[in-house]
Amino acid sequence: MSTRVNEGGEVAAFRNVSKSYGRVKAVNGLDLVLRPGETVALLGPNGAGKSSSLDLLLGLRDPDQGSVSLFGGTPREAIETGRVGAMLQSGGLMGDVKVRELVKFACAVHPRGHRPEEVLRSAGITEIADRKVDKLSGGQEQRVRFALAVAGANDLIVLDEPTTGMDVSVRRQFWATMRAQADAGRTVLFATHYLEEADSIADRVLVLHKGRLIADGTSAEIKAKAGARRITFELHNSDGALDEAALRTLPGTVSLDVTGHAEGVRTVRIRSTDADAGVAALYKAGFYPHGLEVTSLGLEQAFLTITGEADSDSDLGPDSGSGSDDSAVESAR
Ligand SMILES: Nc1ncnc2c1ncn2[C@@H]1O[C@H](COP(=O)(O)OP(=O)(O)OP(=O)(O)O)[C@@H](O)[C@H]1O
Repeated sequence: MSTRVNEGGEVAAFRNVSKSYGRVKAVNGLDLVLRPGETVALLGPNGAGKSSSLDLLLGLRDPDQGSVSLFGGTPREAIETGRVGAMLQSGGLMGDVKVRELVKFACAVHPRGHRPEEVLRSAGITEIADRKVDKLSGGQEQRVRFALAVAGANDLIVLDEPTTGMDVSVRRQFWATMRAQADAGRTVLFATHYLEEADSIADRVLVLHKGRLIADGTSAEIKAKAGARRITFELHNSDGALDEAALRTLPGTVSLDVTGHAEGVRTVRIRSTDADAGVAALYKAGFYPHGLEVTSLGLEQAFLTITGEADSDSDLGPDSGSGSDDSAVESAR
């Protein structure tokens, strides 16, 4: 069977997709295209719409507005032809069967099924193959779910919080297997709350917030967007008024935090999207920083920053937030 991706090179496309449950808008105007071979992490706070988006992608729910396509056709067609494997949070596994029987069945019904022994091995569950499914630990059950998702030669693998309940070594093994799937040209889309997984595994990170896509880029791009460098230094002998406005207008400044005043020493922390230009301008503006350090912030901090900003934007109403960056400026008084 052909594994051709449709002509536009699109694995999946959301076009202006919205989905509500009663008054809750779970997905709000989502536009998104996934391309072949990408490993994509879907991040977002609880209730951001991650699972709902995956359900729409897999055709488990229909959008109220817009359209979802997989490989240029409907989700149902893609699933029937075995192009998609999924590991979801919901849905129990059959309990009274052995792991091996379940995996054999999944391989047999998949239009491009792999050999069961191979699937057991790649999911790291050969040792528990003769156990009954209802006797497994949470982490072992997750690995069985994963095995079912990769029982055949899929072109897209969709995983909803796949490593929940896995211990550190199993998690590492899981991602190594996933990496091999991506290296074989498969597109992998996974929702996670573990930001370090997104940072180290994904080559593209999507951030959902209240059903909207608020960031889409590499982990490095998202960190840069959020101001992922911290410039820290002390200003000595600054008993008088400090020109905070001058610090705030340094190029790249996203937020400013000034603490301490004892014996004329203040500690200044600046979050910046361009630390090089910020530091150069600091000297040019006549400041004499002591103990200057530039450090990188992680994806977690970037995530908290952009979702926090999106929160304050929506609190202020739809027309607010673009001109003033006061909401992002933390200044200790
Ligand atoms: N079947 C449903 N009926 C009613 N509301 C729902 C239903 N499913 C989801 N929601 C609501 O839609 C919103 C989005 O939920 P969703 O599960 O997609 O978020 P999520 O990002 O996956 O969250 P989490 O990280 O907590 O798993 C939430 O407000 C949730 O309460």
